[in-house]
Amino acid sequence: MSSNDSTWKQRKRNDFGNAKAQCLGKRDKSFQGRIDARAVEVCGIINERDDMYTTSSCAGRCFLYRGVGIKATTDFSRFRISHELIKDPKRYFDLSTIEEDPTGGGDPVRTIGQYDYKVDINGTGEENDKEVAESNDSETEVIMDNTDASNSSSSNDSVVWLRYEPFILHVACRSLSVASLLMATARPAFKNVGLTAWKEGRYLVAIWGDEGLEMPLCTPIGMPLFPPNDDSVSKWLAQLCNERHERNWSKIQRFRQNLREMKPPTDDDPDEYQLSFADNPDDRTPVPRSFDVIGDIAYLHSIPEDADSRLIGESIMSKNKSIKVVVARRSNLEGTERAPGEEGLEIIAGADRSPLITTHTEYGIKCVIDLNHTFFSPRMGQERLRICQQVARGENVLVCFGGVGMEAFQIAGRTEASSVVYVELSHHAVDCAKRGHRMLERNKNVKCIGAAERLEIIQGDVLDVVPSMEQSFDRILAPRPKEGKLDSDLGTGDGGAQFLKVLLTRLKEAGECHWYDFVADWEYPACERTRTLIFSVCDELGLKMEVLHVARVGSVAMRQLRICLDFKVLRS
Ligand SMILES: C[S@@+](CC[C@H](N)C(=O)[O-])C[C@H]1O[C@@H](n2cnc3c(N)ncnc32)[C@H](O)[C@@H]1O
Repeated sequence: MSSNDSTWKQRKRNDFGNAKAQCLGKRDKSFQGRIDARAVEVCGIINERDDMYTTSSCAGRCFLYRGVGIKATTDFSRFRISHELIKDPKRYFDLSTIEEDPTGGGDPVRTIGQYDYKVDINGTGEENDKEVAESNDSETEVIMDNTDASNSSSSNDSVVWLRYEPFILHVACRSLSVASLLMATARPAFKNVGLTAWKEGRYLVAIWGDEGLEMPLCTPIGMPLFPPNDDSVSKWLAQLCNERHERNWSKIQRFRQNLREMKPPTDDDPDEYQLSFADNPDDRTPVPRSFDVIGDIAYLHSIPEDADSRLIGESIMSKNKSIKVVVARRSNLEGTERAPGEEGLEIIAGADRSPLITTHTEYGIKCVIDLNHTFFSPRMGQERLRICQQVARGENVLVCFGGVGMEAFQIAGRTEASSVVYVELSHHAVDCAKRGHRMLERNKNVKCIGAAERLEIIQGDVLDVVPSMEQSFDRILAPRPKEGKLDSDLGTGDGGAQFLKVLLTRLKEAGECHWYDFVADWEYPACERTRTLIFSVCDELGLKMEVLHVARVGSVAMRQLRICLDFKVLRS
């Protein structure tokens, strides 16, 4: 392969990667503001791969509606959207209470656009401003799918319809062969699979279920088509929806299994310690195949002992004009802080900066990093986006082991969470987080207003701080450190069970937890050890747990992975 060919292929890969990051980083404009819980795993498996990304998804839902039934038209009002089984048919199908009971036992109704710059929540034609957002209460205000029922002008205004929409997924693929592979993987579960759009370097695959249902429940003058007080009718209608839910979910499960067996993702963590040589054959300066770029610092995780480190550093700087310092790690990440320590980094080229502090930008959001004393990995950027995609409107989120704060900043700046609480033990990390918090306040790139106001920074030990909190959370992030007596990977601790016990007492009913753990590559994706740990802690606390997804987040050493197990907790 000529060097021109390889440059062209690399450029195509970068274009696709940039389009993927841009797409996954967009604010979620759906009703829930998040990926449906039952689609999380399918989307997670796809988005872990370098050659695909999901552009939209719905796990399947039923709802009642009035109007033309076409989304994105003003003449369409939806009520009682339910992604789960209908448990109280009498309440759900009582058409006389549609206005005063818009959920009818379905999904909670969310306030749309409360923290969004782009949505005109007042109908004034002006974008939101801070005062508007602050005067709105996410618990009380109800905006149905961003449409106003009173604007409806159709002659069929009063007809209430019942609709079941099955699973639907759109996936962008890097090449035609990747698209074909995905379609072949989906077909055993879903018959409706096709290529809907394509251009060089981007092929859009659509996969949709066939469990549809659409029926009127009353006449144009509002007269019910079924006896309104007949329980057997509402039970029968619920059964129609629930059967579709069950069939649809089992197809998703089958698809998920097939996806797991699809060819594994290309390793995004190449062996960066192998050195290659510069493009110019006369220039024999070795340059690492990959290194991290954190702010304006190039960070080499190690360097061969016999290599000329100054030459390597200068070579990196000569090819990357934005890099001002090159550092090489000379020690392992150790201690509670998972940082190299005062002596652990050697500056091998560039300015003799001390302290080694830099500002890093990830999808427009900034954080401050003290490289000697804090843990930060730019490779976790996509994982942070993955978490943001799961945060629904109005959630209260707890970010434990917050480090320099990037997860907390991304959630506050990119989602419509009502509150984000960050907890971190190390004062070095908290100092960085406080500086990042001030930057968030001034940052014009953040997608959602009031990001800094919705974020609270707390310094302290999770084991002390969390039990003393009165608040409960819809979502808890626990990127726990891999070190010390709490870590069973060292054969001495409890794998973080103490942390988990404390955190789960603060999780609301049906709340979700993102639990980070360390596994050998052969343990993934089953991760039985991690599941057993979570299951036993839940059992001890009298909780039921449901695994939503196991994500491979990165590698910490040869054949050792960092994973995130997303699970849901049920109290009853
Ligand atoms: C692996 S780092 C993760 C940092 C950050 N979440 C990230 O991914 O960039 C773990 C962090 O947990 C903090 N930590 C360790 N033990 C803690 C505890 N008991 N309470 C609060 N924070 C703790 C460490 O200081 C460190 O910043």
